[in-house]
Amino acid sequence: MSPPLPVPTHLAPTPGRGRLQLKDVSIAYGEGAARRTVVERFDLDVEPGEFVCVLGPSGCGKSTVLNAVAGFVPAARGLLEVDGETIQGPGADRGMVFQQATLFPWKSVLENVAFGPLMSTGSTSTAEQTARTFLSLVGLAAFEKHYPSELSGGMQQRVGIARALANYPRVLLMDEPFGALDAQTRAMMQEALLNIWAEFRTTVLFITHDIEEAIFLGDRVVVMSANPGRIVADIRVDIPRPRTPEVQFSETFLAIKRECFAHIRSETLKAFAHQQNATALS
Ligand SMILES: Nc1ncnc2c1ncn2[C@@H]1O[C@H](COP(=O)(O)OP(=O)(O)OP(=O)(O)O)[C@@H](O)[C@H]1O
Repeated sequence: MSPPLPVPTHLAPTPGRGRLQLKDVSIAYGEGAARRTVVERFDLDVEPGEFVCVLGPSGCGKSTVLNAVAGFVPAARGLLEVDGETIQGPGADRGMVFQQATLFPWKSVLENVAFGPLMSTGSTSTAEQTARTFLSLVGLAAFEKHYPSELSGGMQQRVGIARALANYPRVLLMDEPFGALDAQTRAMMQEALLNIWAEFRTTVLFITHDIEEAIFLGDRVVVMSANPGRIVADIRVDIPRPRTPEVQFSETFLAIKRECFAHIRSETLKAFAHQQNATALS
């Protein structure tokens, strides 16, 4: 993978922007008797440019929180804000990267990345120039004429990241973006993402099941409980950057891993017990 190019200064994000705040947020699904609160009294404050990873047992509400920040799911109560502005629906200030790269299969790599800028500027040449900058950033400049089906899963995810960044989001939302990749590609992608993030210091909220991934990437690791989803631990990752894969053998990394593991195990056991009780009662 070629090293990413620096972001031209005129494209660099505005320092101090991208503060994400969730205050006393509760989210419920269903209506009437079937209504169920999935996330409750959720408070999170993410500094501009901070990289926060969210861990938690399956079904605890990680994607629900991310989808609420994206504006896809309304909160039943509480406040969600980016830079003090209330989130009222989807917006270009928040970019989203999913587990499966949701690229337009009929468009080339360049057209996929240029799509957002074209919508916002109406200028094909400006949009393509922007797209080329971000394709360089993810090391895929040479593949601009390819179609998604001609790329590997990891390359498709890099295009997805370029596409999200090409809208200059204040906050990048990533829902297990590397979950479908093999271990080697995943490790490469984690390093690539840190390189991209070092250049393009946008705020990142990153959902993962993988404790090591969360610690390797994050400034903070937030651990959620299930039933309902709440924050049970907010752990600062005091490992200097730039980080290389070797940091995973450091004392600090292992200590944080132990702490995360204990929280996740305890929350997963509680979630299993809850599911068994629900099954027994039904
Ligand atoms: N659209 C929906 N309608 C009803 N219930 C939903 C909906 N989306 C999610 N849920 C429920 O909300 C709970 C939280 O789901 P969510 O996908 O947010 O959890 P998660 O922590 O991201 O799970 P996983 O780690 O398995 O992806 C689950 O019990 C799920 O079944």
